[in-house]
Amino acid sequence: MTSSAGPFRIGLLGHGTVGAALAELLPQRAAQIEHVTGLRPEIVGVLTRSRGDFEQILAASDLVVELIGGIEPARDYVIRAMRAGKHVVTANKQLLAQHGEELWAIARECGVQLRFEAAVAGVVPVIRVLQESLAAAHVERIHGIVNGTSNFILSEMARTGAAYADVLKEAQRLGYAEADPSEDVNGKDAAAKMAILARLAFDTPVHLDQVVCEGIERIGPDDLEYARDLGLGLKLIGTAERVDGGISVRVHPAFLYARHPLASIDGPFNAVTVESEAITEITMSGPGAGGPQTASAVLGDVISAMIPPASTPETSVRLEVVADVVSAFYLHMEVADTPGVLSRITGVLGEHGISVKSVVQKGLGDNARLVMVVHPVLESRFFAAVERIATLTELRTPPRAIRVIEEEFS
Ligand SMILES: NC(=O)C1=CN([C@@H]2O[C@H](COP(=O)(O)OP(=O)(O)OC[C@H]3O[C@@H](n4cnc5c(N)ncnc54)[C@H](OP(=O)(O)O)[C@@H]3O)[C@@H](O)[C@H]2O)C=CC1
Ligand SMILES: N[C@@H](CC=O)C(=O)O
Repeated sequence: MTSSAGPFRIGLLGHGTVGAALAELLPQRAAQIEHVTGLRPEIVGVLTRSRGDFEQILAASDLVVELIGGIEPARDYVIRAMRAGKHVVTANKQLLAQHGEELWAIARECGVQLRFEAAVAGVVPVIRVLQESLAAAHVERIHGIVNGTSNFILSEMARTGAAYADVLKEAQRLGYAEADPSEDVNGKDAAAKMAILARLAFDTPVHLDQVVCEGIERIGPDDLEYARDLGLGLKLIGTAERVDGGISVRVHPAFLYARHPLASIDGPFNAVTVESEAITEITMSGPGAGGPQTASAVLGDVISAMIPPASTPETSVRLEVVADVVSAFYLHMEVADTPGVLSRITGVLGEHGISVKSVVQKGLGDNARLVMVVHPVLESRFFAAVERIATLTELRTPPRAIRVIEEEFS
């Protein structure tokens, strides 16, 4: 859609870490959103403890975004907004884990949308994936790192040896922690998120009180040292799974083997692994906390609420689709075990401006192979070199090339 049908009015409840970030982000994206939806979103009123009037904001809004947190008055405002026929977007996991059934029933009754992508795992789109993409997957188990603050604390303590209290303060400064940070470290925030995930995955009501929960407060430097010595990661893990015809939902610290998909998730990042027989396993990860990141997920929900029921892709810019990119490669060659083979091959690579990062000879005689990794190079240039290498008489079979992704993560 490209023609404008007027403003889409948003009432913003809460102007803290996430609310203020949303108020900053929305004007930056308004033109693009208008292009897609035909409506220009604008914030028509902001409510905090010291400013704004809820009734006035409600009357002026098409949609209400709740970013106050906690149960009351957030619950009351969300209910009043839905009863007034307004869509609601919220990032409030405690509200949903404790009053979700009541709120979803009211949303259904009033024919409005209640969206909550940012309530679980920040910007990781796990809610949408469970509700839409995996709706038919019959999920068996979900494992997740769903609290950014505790993950930040554990990984910073392990990385720098910093004291627990200092890292927690830093997490608060960076806007990761809840207004009451004890919820981050005692597991209650993660428990609320796992209750929501379990509710969606298993299609059954799950209340926060039903989640078995242990936090990270008792983890000490010794535990982290032990994990490091054994090459294990120590994480606060949430699990929701089918067990004996029922379900179990729990949050507790756990050691993970280095190859576990959640072991490498560090800092304020979250990750969720969903397992089912149909899909085997998928893992989604990304920033789980922080104002701008969470605001981005909230805005995604706002846009979804503006486009009922689904959008089709529309062109807003025309970018060139590039075929030739720079990549690093692994190159496997079965070669004759004779003097000068290596220099002939590196000679061809050199002529094409390709630099070798590592080279290993494997096997001898009829089994001799050269395995190389080359530094990133324009793919067309690399393939031209490979074509040339394939013609060398020393090659017993055509060379095999595989791209190497060697991005470094901090
Ligand atoms: N921070 C994060 O990284 C993430 C947060 N969330 C969730 O988003 C929500 C907001 O979090 P966050 O922005 O960090 O919270 P903050 O504590 O930073 O901000 C809360 C805002 O709500 C306002 N507020 C509090 N009580 C009332 C009240 N009684 N009436 C009106 N306004 C009130 C505050 O007003 P005042 O300015 O006057 O204090 C403040 O503007 C929470 O549900 C949180 O769990 C979800 C994902 C990530
Ligand atoms: N305090 C929460 C914020 C996002 O939900 C966290 O650290 O994960």
